[in-house]
Amino acid sequence: MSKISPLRQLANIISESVDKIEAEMAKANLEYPSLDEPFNPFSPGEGAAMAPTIRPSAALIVGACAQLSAIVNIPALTLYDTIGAFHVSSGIRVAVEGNVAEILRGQPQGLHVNDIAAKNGMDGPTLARVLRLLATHHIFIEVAPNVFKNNRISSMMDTLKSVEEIKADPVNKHTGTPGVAALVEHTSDEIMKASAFLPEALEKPAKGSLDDLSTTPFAIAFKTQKYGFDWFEEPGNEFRLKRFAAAMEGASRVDPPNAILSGFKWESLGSKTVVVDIGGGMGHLSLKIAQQHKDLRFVVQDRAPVIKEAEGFWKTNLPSALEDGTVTLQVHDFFTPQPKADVGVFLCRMILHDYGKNKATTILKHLRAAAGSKTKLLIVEQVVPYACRGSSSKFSAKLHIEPPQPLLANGGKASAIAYLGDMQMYVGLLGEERTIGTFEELLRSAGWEIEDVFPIPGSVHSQILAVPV
Ligand SMILES: C[S@@+](CC[C@H](N)C(=O)[O-])C[C@H]1O[C@@H](n2cnc3c(N)ncnc32)[C@H](O)[C@@H]1O
Repeated sequence: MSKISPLRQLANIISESVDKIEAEMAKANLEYPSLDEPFNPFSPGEGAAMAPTIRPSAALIVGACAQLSAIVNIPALTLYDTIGAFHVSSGIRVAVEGNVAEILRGQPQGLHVNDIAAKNGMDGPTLARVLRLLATHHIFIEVAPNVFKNNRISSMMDTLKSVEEIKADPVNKHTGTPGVAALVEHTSDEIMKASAFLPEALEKPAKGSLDDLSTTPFAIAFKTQKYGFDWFEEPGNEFRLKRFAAAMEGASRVDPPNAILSGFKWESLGSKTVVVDIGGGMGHLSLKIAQQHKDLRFVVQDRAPVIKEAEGFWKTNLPSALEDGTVTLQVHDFFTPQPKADVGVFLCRMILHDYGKNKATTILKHLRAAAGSKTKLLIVEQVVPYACRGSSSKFSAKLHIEPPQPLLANGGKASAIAYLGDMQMYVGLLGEERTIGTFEELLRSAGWEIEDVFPIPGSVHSQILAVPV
């Protein structure tokens, strides 16, 4: 029997996955959403496209198509196409800052670029070239020469405000919006500029500390020693501060609403067990758990300004919790020793990825010092898969289902967002989205060991349950 070529294997993966998707959509009497129409979050087709019965097949198609292209394309073209992708990123920033998605909203026939330019003040002929570059990447459609319309992807950049509203209050362009446009703008502005200095940062690593923020690509690009809110709070950065806040809020909504209730069995904890929510923000996770598991007790720790806001949050959402001691709001810096003893669970969601190894170890050591022999540590973070098969971690198989050969072990392009996110954390903060191997090492160095892991369906985050050693 002749061997099946990788080309044919990948083509078969695509073909079989399309069959599965079409069968699922047919069962629901729906069609897969069209790329040519604006995104409508309320359409039954979009709902069905997000179903767990569809997403794995869709991921196989994304990975297989990219791998097939990499095989058949001329290698130099693939290389140039990839290196030139920064023009696409800049083009996206042009479109989002020029409010093009908003201008094209409700224009199913499209608009001539001169009409778009008349509304956003940009140079029409150059804007046409930028939009054509994006249309070639399936972002906007050129329906006739120099006439463009929104499609399923470009419409995601719509803030849902009118252009007049945005122009009347440009500093608040992203305030109260879904946050996608804010995240796209922030990434194509601060993060893209910072990323241009990734090689310089790697070539000149900090002498004393791995966590010296003055050596980040961001610090080099913006000639600053500050990052995060310190930099965003500088005079002149008012718009960027608000945009960053809107982007972070949008990004924090990526998890399914009850994700924290899946995985770890909160019901396994005894009555009145104390859960300490490290850097818990307002305490939205603790609130979710408290509403479901009424006999647990919570301490939400964060910085002073956040804890002040948190009081209002709890008064609105579960006022009795403050009165009956279900929740305590506590100002605490997680780089200092833990004040709380007798803790059942330290909950640590989206904290460690903000920091490199040294700072993350410091946080974990403070938790370890306060832990009793029965204390558990529940980390909720993205766990990025290796791009190869054969991980030595016993938890890999539970976390990541390997796709069929000849796809990469991580699904290739279908999981690229995890590695882009990792770089995003690095260029600004020297932070890291970690592999299971890096988590094992980090935890061990701070006196913890992983007991179990829980991938959460529909979430980019997984839960890592660790115990003291
Ligand atoms: C990415 S948010 C995560 C919030 C929450 N855990 C969640 O999953 O939604 C990081 C949180 O850490 C808090 N934070 C930052 N530095 C801190 C510090 N040194 N001590 C305590 N909290 C801190 C921030 O105020 C913010 O609420």
